[in-house]
Amino acid sequence: MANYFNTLSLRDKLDQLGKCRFMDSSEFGDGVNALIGKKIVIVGCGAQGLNQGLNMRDSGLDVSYTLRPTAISEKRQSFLNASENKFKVGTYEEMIPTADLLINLTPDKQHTAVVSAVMPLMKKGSTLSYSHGFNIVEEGMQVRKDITVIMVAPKSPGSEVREEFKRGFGVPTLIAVHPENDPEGKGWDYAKAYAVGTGGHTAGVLESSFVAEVKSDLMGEQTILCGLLQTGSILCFDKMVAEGVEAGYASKLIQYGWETITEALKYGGITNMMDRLSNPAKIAAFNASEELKDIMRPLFQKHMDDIMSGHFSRTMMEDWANDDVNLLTWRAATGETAFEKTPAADIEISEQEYFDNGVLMVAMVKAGVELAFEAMTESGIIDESAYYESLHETPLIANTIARKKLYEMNSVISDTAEYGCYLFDHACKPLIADYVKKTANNYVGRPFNEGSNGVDNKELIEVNDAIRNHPVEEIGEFLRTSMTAMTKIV
Ligand SMILES: NC(=O)C1=CN([C@@H]2O[C@H](COP(=O)(O)OP(=O)(O)OC[C@H]3O[C@@H](n4cnc5c(N)ncnc54)[C@H](OP(=O)(O)O)[C@@H]3O)[C@@H](O)[C@H]2O)C=CC1
Ligand SMILES: CC(=O)[C@](C)(O)C(=O)O
Ligand SMILES: [Mg+2]
Ligand SMILES: [Mg+2]
Repeated sequence: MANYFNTLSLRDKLDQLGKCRFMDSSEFGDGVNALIGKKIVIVGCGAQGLNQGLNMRDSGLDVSYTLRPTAISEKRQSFLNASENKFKVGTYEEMIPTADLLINLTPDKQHTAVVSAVMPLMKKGSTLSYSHGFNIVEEGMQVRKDITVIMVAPKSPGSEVREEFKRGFGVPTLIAVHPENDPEGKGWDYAKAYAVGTGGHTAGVLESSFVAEVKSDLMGEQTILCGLLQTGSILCFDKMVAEGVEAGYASKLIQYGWETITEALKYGGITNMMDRLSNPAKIAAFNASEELKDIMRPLFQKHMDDIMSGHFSRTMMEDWANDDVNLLTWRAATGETAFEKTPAADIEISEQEYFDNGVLMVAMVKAGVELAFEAMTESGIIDESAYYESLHETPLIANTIARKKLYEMNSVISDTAEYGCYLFDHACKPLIADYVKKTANNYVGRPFNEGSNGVDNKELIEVNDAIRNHPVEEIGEFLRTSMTAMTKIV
């Protein structure tokens, strides 16, 4: 097998990268009907598998699970996830021959082995689905030609796929049909019904491609969504403690600060997040984000380039072949950081205090969202896709940090995302460490301005203009108008 993307002509690469159509809510009028009466079997019951299955069952679909024999015999967590939620669970031989839609929600590193094992058991004319394009695009998996291959990819950690659904909302979702595998022309109907089943249609669905999804997903998760939140957590915590802030306070400010700050982002974009600051703090955060963008821009572009060329995938697959030694080493090292090891103090921090005492964190979020959006759109990814992957998903990742810090984030995201997050963190920490250290001690952990709120009018007008006119704000305003079911969580 070879990297599918690299076999394409430049014309086809750009065509596939550019496949991105925001779907109107009227296109989902048929609801889940295309899958009613169909047997849906999910392989794997982990972060995505369990939560997508719960949503789909709640939406009236017939969902069951198939797990590898050891998961069942050893009653591993995946077996407990499925059985404790009263799903039918069985072996491949028991469940797959009658499945109409087989959803592969196993780790990316296992996809070639899993798809090779399940394909012979799949009945003629059945459908195989993924929630990430890696196996098809980066590994070039070939699927039997009578099998329809689709993708329904939530732009969200598995836990929030469920939490947003329970709130009556959903998460933005990319759907695709593999052009090499749609023999009966039913791929899009199945993908749309599946997206409704998970609740994705309430947040926004893009008619996308396997290529557009995988290249944007890898970029978002490595940089703004997971990498920069990890780097920012560690550096801001160390800065505060070094400057005399009580460690428990510092821990709490970060653990819950990202969630609070980015909730403003989710509702009203970078503009609303910045408007939550006093004018002096807004100008300081703007200037800091511009400086951070200048320092980090080459790193964001390198990640985008390495993802586009396949260099990232080759590097990660070398670690797969080496028993994940890097992933496991970096995971252990993250657990040993002072931030991870310092419990959050049992104190009250008001919602506004997270902004007033978190100017540097706000600056990092602004810099990361804008840089990721810019790097993606400069490389052929369409604005809507880049928005979901950079801005809208950041608060969903921040929700995981609020639960159990970086441990929770790195547990809930995919191993692919976790690996990319560490790669970015290792490069970004030394890049911005000095900058963070040199910022004044009121940029994080202390109120930014105790004094007057006076600012220069001309400067404030220029700053507001720059914030509001970034392209991520323009597309965001349009996409958020369709998110009428979005609910407040902070
Ligand atoms: N995590 C996320 O938030 C997101 C993930 N995705 C994509 O969803 C897919 C699933 O990821 P995720 O939910 O994180 O995965 P998890 O690691 O959370 O779960 C993997 C599941 O697969 C099972 N499994 C592992 N190895 C094998 C194997 N060789 N054969 C059969 N089953 C196996 C595991 O059970 P056991 O080990 O007990 O057998 C577990 O149930 C990936 O393609 C990922 O890129 C997409 C969007 C977001
Ligand atoms: C949660 C999500 O969308 C990620 C980060 O892409 C993943 O876990 O792979
Ligand atoms: Mg993702
Ligand atoms: Mg991912």
